[in-house]
Amino acid sequence: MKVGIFGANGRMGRALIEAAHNNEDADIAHALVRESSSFKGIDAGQVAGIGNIDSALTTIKAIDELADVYIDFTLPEACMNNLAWCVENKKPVVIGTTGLSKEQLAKIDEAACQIPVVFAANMSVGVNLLVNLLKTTAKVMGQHSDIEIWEAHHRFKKDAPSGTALMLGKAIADELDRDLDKVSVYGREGDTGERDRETIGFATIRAGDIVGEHTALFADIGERIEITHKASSRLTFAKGAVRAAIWLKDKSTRLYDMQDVLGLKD
Ligand SMILES: NC(=O)C1=CN([C@@H]2O[C@H](COP(=O)(O)OP(=O)(O)OC[C@H]3O[C@@H](n4cnc5c(N)ncnc54)[C@H](OP(=O)(O)O)[C@@H]3O)[C@@H](O)[C@H]2O)C=CC1
Ligand SMILES: O=C(O)C1=N[C@H](C(=O)O)C[C@H](O)C1
Repeated sequence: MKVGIFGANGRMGRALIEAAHNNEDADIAHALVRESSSFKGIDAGQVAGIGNIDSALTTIKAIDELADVYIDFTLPEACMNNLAWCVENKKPVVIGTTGLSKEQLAKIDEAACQIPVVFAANMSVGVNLLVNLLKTTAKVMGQHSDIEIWEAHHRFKKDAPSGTALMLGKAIADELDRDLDKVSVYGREGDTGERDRETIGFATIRAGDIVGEHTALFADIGERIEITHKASSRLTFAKGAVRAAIWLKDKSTRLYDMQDVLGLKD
């Protein structure tokens, strides 16, 4: 499977180069940077810190033969442009970009009527297993507990709460027949009053080089459960994304998520 990587000079872009290069079922067709990028022409392996791999960072305008599947871990504006390009060229795409608005999420839904798309705020096996554990916990304890989700990421992260935290919150809210838009509380300050049992609270930490940590708390009177996932390397997300790209190559047009890729759906 020939893969094209958007945003190849980014933190995730570099991890994707390494993950794709080390996966025997994937070949890097092109690692893409923006037209004005000073990284243009540099070997992708050098940028990823894995030594020369004979594939210079290039731009969308400079490529002739297209890849089988594309992967996008960029920022919302670039992600939308890349998605439109994939639709125009009828190419499947794996999207890991977070911080998308409701309108941008709707564009992904629209695109998935024309090309196969995997979209997931977290491509790690552990977090996708966590979703299932949280659904079970919500079923058993959710109606009686106070539910809070907190997440910690590196100082460079631009969106909050993380896409993963929102995804976990949505999974819990769906299980409890609650509308996340109505029950979410993003941070508290001042005279907040007593906690409303129906709410799902979110708290965000941004510090140093934390790769990504998420905890969901279900607290009743007398006991509580805390379930935590900690990522210690971006390679875990990148390997998941490459796995998703290989899986997506021959799939039919539709929107998939990482639970589909990993076969974790009931
Ligand atoms: N789903 C998952 O499992 C994971 C998702 N993420 C998400 O992936 C995204 C990227 O994260 P990260 O790699 O840390 O971010 P970086 O800031 O390191 O990388 C962003 C990349 O996007 C490119 N880019 C940004 N804006 C534009 C634009 N307007 N046009 C063209 N290229 C652009 C940047 O290029 P340039 O340098 O030229 O600006 C860079 O290559 C985030 O949304 C993050 O939350 C991260 C980890 C895991
Ligand atoms: O920006 C990051 O780094 C990460 N972003 C994703 C998110 O917003 O959930 C996934 C991961 O935790 C790392």
